Amino acid sequence: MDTIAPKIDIFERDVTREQVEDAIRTLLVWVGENPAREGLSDTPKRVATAFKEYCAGYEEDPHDVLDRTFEEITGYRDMVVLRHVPFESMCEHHLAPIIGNAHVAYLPVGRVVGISKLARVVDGYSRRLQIQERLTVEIAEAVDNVLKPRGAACVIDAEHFCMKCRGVRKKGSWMTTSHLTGAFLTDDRTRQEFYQRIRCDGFGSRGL
Ligand SMILES: Nc1nc2c(ncn2[C@@H]2O[C@H](COP(=O)(O)OP(=O)(O)OP(=O)(O)O)[C@@H](O)[C@H]2O)c(=O)[nH]1
Ligand SMILES: [Zn+2]
Repeated sequence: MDTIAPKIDIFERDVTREQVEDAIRTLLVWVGENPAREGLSDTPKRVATAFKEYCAGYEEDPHDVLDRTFEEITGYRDMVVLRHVPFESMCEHHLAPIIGNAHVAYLPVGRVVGISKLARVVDGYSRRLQIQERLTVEIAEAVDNVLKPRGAACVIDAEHFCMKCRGVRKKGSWMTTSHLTGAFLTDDRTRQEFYQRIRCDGFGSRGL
């Protein structure tokens, strides 16, 4: 079977802003609008700017923010948990918002990271086109890879607007995903303590 060549080289980075704004104008016509009317005349410009903001994560490597660590921790080796980090992401299938909370944890070995950096990692990966499973894995693996802890964990609760506002139209359904490494995976007590700390027993924690 012949392969159909994509019209746009996905690795091409030299797309102009004008091309993006033209694409938005085309979308406006497609939905039945007049892109020339006053209220919409600046919309392509705004949407182009907004998409750069939604997808700002592509401009950074979240591993970098974990580089600065502190070693004067007088032997602290218990679990560090940052609960309820709110995030906004975008579903790669429909370009619709994914809005939720991430809970991130690790078991430090000899050093800790500034706590805001865990939230920055969540931001760096969520401000991209995502599926929730990949977002969850990327956050936990970044912590695991850079800090080399005894284990890392990420749980995410999120609402998918592609499910809420279109298609199956299910309001109030939340998706929970988790990715665990090291002791979180192999040690039942560690895992239970983590879920207890985020008050999530695997059935969602958004009620906190
Ligand atoms: N597993 C997973 N699925 C997602 C996520 N975001 C969106 N989806 C789903 O991706 C699927 C895409 O399915 P398709 O059948 O290709 O697209 P569709 O016809 O628009 O599907 P509907 O949403 O059921 O109307 C849908 O079931 C979405 O609910 C995510 O983060 N994780
Ligand atoms: Zn979607």
